[in-house]
Amino acid sequence: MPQNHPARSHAIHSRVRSFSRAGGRLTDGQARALAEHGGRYIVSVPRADAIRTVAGSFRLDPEAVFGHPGQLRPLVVEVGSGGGEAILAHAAANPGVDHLAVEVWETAIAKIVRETAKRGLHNVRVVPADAAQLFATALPVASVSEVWVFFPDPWRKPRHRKRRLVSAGFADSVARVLRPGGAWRLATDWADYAWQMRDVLEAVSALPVGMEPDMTEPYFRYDDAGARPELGADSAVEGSLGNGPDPGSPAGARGGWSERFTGRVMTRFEDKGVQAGRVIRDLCAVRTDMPWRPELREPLLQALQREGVEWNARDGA
Ligand SMILES: C[S@@+](CC[C@H](N)C(=O)[O-])C[C@H]1O[C@@H](n2cnc3c(N)ncnc32)[C@H](O)[C@@H]1O
Repeated sequence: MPQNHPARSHAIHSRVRSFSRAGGRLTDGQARALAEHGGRYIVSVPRADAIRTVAGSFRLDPEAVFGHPGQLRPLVVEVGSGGGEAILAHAAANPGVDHLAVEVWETAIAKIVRETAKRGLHNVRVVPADAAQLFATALPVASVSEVWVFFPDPWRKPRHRKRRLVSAGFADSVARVLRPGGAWRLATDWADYAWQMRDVLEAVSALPVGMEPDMTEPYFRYDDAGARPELGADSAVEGSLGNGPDPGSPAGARGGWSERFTGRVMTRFEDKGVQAGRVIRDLCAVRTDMPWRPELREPLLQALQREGVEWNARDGA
């Protein structure tokens, strides 16, 4: 295991926000949806100070939020769900899986609430909060089966890059909340952000909890890059963030992109990227350490079996 992993703090000190707006003008339909259904679908979050902040003392109990205390179910948490296309489609197709949509933008929150109510989904809740804070302190340790970050705001200008959500600090928080065997899935249409994500995923291998970029998918090595131009191989060198040409790991197992996650439907933002001719890149890392296997994983799988939930153990347990 690589040494010198810097100690990082989860404390909420200086706040760098990955979003520029949390408000937004609601349509009459959206306002009505919030008034009628917000109480059922929106998780109430005590604030630290400003809008979308999370009080350091707040603990979100997923089983209570979904109304099945004592019953462990798979839990997908999507960060920045936007209009909710991806999470709503997955929730409809997987009724035994709980889904939390974490969003800051009021209009998007209202859209997800409206659609959840319209489709009668019992397994979706919306958390109106800055995911960076929610993941750092409020979500329980080892509680989440999958974390999704699809098409996060790209913050393209170099002086804004520090506002990108996918960073070393956020990776710490994701590792904290993932169950053993749980997966962190990402996608972006911005080449430069894809390389930043790749670097972050490479670095999480050094975390004490043990995360590995997904080795079960056909990753490609950088020296094989010429063979996979459709995966963005043409930008392999120039996109590598300050690390120079990256030869990949000696085993060829780490780094690179994952296959498109089959549970990820096309969203408005992905479509915009495709229309603009940008390459879509998926990435995935899996929490690989299993110290809790006897205490956590087996009961989890048994509970899932009892529930009759079809959930691939590698993907979701
Ligand atoms: C570019 S949109 C992508 C939406 C969706 N994932 C998709 O693929 O269509 C990014 C979303 O992330 C939300 N967002 C940005 N930073 C966030 C944060 N720290 N916590 C929660 N949501 C955030 C924004 O409000 C926005 O809706």
